[in-house]
Amino acid sequence: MDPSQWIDVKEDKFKYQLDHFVIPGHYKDDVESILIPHGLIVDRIAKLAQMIASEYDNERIVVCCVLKGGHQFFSDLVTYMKKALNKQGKAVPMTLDFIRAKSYDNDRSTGNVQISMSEEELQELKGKNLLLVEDIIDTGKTMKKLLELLANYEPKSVKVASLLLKKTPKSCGYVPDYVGFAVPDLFVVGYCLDYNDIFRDLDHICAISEVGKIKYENN
Ligand SMILES: Nc1nc2c(ncn2[C@@H]2O[C@H](COP(=O)(O)O)[C@@H](O)[C@H]2O)c(=O)[nH]1
Ligand SMILES: [Mg+2]
Repeated sequence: MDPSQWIDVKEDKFKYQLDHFVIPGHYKDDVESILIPHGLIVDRIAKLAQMIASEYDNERIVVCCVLKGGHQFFSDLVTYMKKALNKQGKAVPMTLDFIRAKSYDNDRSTGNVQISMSEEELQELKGKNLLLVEDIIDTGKTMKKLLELLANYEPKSVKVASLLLKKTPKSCGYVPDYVGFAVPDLFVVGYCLDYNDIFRDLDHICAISEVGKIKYENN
C-alpha cells in the first residue's frame, strides 16, 4: 500500500471537541480530544477490507488478531472482508486466529515484548497465508519481534494490517502492508486501544489527557 493511500491525521486539523460526539461520562476528563470518530474508523475499515481481499487469489487466509488492542479492528475488518471479493471476484475463505503481544506499561514501551501463542498453534501456521491484524505501530519493535518469531514457523506469506501508524521519530522504520490512519505522536486510546487496560470501552480514537494518565497510572 502506497503511503499516499493512508489517511494522514494531522493534530491541528483533526481535533474534534468532546462535546461534538457522545463520550461515556466516566471518561470525559480523561481524554483531551477526539482524533478519529467511530463512524470514520468503521468507514475506513470497509475500504481496507476491499483493498486487502482484492490482493489475494482463491486461497485461504489465516486472519490473526494481535490481542488485546487489535480486537475491535479485527472484528470489524473480518465483518467487511466476508463481503469483499478476491482477485477472482470470489469471497475470501478465512480462518481466524489470535496471538497476544504485550510491551507497554502506562504510555511507554518497556522494550520487552512478550508474545503468547502455544508451540502447537505456531506450528500449524506452516505453509499458510497469514494476515496479522494490529491496532497500532509505534516504534515498530513489537511487530518486528512478532514477524521474526513467525518466520521460524515458515508461513507461506505474511502481511500486516495496522489500523494506525504513529508518526514518531522513535520509529525503527517498520511500515505495515496496510494502514488505516497515520496519527500524530500522541498516546491514543479508544476503539480497544488501552492505557493499562482502561479505555477499551470507548468507541472513538482519542488523545489521552494528563488527568487520564495520572488517574489510571500503574505505580
Ligand atoms: N493505547 C495505545 N497503545 C499503544 C500506543 N502506541 C503503542 N501502543 C501499544 O504498543 C504496541 C506497539 O508498539 P511498538 O512501539 O512496539 O510499535 C501496540 O500494539 C500497542 O499495544 C498508543 O499510542 N496507544
Ligand atoms: Mg497492539
